[in-house]
Amino acid sequence: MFAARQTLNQASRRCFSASARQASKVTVLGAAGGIGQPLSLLLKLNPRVSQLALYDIRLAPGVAADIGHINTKSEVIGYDATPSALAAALKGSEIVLIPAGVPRKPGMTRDDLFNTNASIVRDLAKAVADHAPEANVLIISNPVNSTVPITAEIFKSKGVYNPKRLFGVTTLDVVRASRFISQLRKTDPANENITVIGGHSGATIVPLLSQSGFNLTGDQLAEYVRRVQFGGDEVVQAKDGAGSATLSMAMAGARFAESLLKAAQGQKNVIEPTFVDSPLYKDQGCEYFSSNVELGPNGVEKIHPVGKITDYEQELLDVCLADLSKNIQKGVEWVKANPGN
Ligand SMILES: NC(=O)c1ccc[n+]([C@@H]2O[C@H](COP(=O)([O-])OP(=O)(O)OC[C@H]3O[C@@H](n4cnc5c(N)ncnc54)[C@H](O)[C@@H]3O)[C@@H](O)[C@H]2O)c1
Ligand SMILES: O=C(O)C[C@H](O)C(=O)O
Repeated sequence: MFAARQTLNQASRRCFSASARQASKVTVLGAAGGIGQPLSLLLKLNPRVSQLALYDIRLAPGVAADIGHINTKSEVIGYDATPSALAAALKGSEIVLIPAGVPRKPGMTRDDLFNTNASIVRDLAKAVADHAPEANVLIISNPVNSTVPITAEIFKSKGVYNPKRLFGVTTLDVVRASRFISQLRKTDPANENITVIGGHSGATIVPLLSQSGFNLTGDQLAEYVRRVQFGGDEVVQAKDGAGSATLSMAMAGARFAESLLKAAQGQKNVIEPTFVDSPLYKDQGCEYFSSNVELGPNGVEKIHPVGKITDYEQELLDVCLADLSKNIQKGVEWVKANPGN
């Protein structure tokens, strides 16, 4: 009782529904940011979410007050930027989404964000390990190719690493891949499901158009692949210094969270692409790799193999693996050298 009251006092509580249903608590770390706000909004609209915990180093109580007025049943709580409030935001959470960190400006690569975002993700990963060690953890903060290994190393160091529950969110790449092919072929993107494998930056993003029955060739194929690989740059340039993709990313993050909740609640055949601890290319230095993954109540249920690909796609994959292994190694080595407090 005392603990519960203390928790309420520590958090700036915005609670607008008394009826917490059967638990599906979802926590967003970085909830007041460009992604965090629309992501939180979409989660508030999701009837599978019973409690939404919003944490940021600024403004989370305000965002929670605003979103909490939406007339869906879930309870929304905004937390101040204190360690005890962070702990309360995480406690009992089934899904933790992490979009905390800085976005790119024109001329930057995702790897240029490493120096700032690595320590943000490391410190949040420690809090997750301490207070929500059994949650599904969804890493959105870039560079995903390195922030996922950083998170895994922190979990390993704290003895709570569960490779089935750590996910790099690469959903936006398949969202773009289906949208871009539909624009070329004048089809409904809802019916286009393009497999994308690898990682989440530039040449590590490998769309496998051949597996979807499309037969683009020459410049049209090269341009399509380039657009999927550098779709993020399109948004960064258009925003002209004001950040990177936020709204499409919020949709992609909410879709992934929804898939996890569906799988946790017993739905079968829930498949999403995601960057996970994967056996597929470990022998080539890539401990983590994104491919289609079947989700279940325990997180990763089955990692699908890459399947048949063309020679052209194999060349893309070779370039991907060379870059990706370096990005992964960079994260692992950094966290060993910078374990934090
Ligand atoms: N995985 C993807 O597909 C994908 C897509 C788009 C963007 N991103 C990445 O997501 C990240 C966030 O992008 P954004 O546009 O929302 O940025 P933003 O600057 O608008 O928001 C980031 C938020 O994180 C908060 N924050 C910073 N440090 C924190 C900490 N220690 N704890 C809690 N919150 C903290 C900030 O206060 C801010 O509200 C970037 O790294 C970006 O590159 C990834
Ligand atoms: O491009 C970025 O930096 C953000 C994100 O990774 C994206 O793909 O839009």
